[in-house]
Amino acid sequence: MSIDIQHISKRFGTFTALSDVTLQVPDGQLVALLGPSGSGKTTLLRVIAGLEFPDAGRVHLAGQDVTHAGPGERGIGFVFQHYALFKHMSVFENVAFGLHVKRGAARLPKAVVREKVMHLLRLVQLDWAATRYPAQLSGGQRQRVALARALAVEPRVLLLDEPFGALDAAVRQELRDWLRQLHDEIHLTSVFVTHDQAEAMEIADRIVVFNQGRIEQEGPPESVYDHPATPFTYRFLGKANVLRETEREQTLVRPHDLTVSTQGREGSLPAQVTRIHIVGPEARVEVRRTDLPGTLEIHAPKGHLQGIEVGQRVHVTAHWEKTFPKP
Ligand SMILES: Nc1ncnc2c1ncn2[C@@H]1O[C@H](COP(=O)(O)OP(=O)(O)OP(=O)(O)O)[C@@H](O)[C@H]1O
Repeated sequence: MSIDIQHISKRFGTFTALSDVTLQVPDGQLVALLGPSGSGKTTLLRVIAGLEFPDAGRVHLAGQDVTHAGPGERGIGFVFQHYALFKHMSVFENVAFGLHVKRGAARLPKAVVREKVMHLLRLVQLDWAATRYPAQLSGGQRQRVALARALAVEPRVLLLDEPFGALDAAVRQELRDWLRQLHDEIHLTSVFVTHDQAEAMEIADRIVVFNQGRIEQEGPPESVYDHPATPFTYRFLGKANVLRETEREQTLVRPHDLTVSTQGREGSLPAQVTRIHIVGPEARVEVRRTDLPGTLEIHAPKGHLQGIEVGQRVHVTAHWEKTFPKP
């Protein structure tokens, strides 16, 4: 089901949470809303869900105007970061609850409910845990139950607000791969909110970068990453060093687009190594420039650093940089 958001504005008192936001999500896409805290991502999700009504603008789902429709009329499933499962209900009952709410318990025969719930639990790979209670599950497993419950109503749109935010890195990775697969398997249109640019770039078809209630930039992950339109997007999608700055322009470079060497080359900058930090296979080198004030951070495979030590005078070369006009 496509989502069409046209010129949405939303204020809370005097504060503008969304300002003239227009966004189209074609049927079947998985879109990530990315941006700093308070930039309006959750508010937009709530407007799509019908939990919040916009002050201006319209929301269409599958071509139908639902701007004033309540959440129950929209065929949407939600998963939130701290999605509370019912503690006193088993995993099976939690998922079945979604079915009862949507259809009215009386209308679905028990055997049908059972079949549907077990199908959903198999989908989230938790059929073995049907009789367990939430307290007996890990955080990642609980989020999967929450997802099964959201899917029970057979939503055509799935909205996820930092669904894996509270989980540790390994579990997050596993769940994000799995979410991408699930999204494709059951042909959903999904919008998810995240702070994590790696997560957004890894699984989304399209990234929408928010800044102060407005869309700063949107596009496929590679295009937004390779062609950031503004320094804000550039900085939000990864670490940035300031290479040069004039009154009119600022030139930024990413740590992995810099190399460090004991030999000077044409265009290289003189610097002194202040810190070397090894993170798994990668070396993170911090240098203080000796031509101008400022520091640079360089990321390189650890093996490329032979002979480079803290205190050493080195030369830094930028291989790819991006210059932005100053506002
Ligand atoms: N019901 C409300 N009443 C007043 N202000 C609100 C309300 N809901 C949201 N806001 C404000 O609107 C702004 C945008 O909030 P929103 O939750 O959409 O941001 P976000 O980008 O999702 O942030 P986060 O990543 O921290 O969740 C925030 O400054 C928030 O304080």
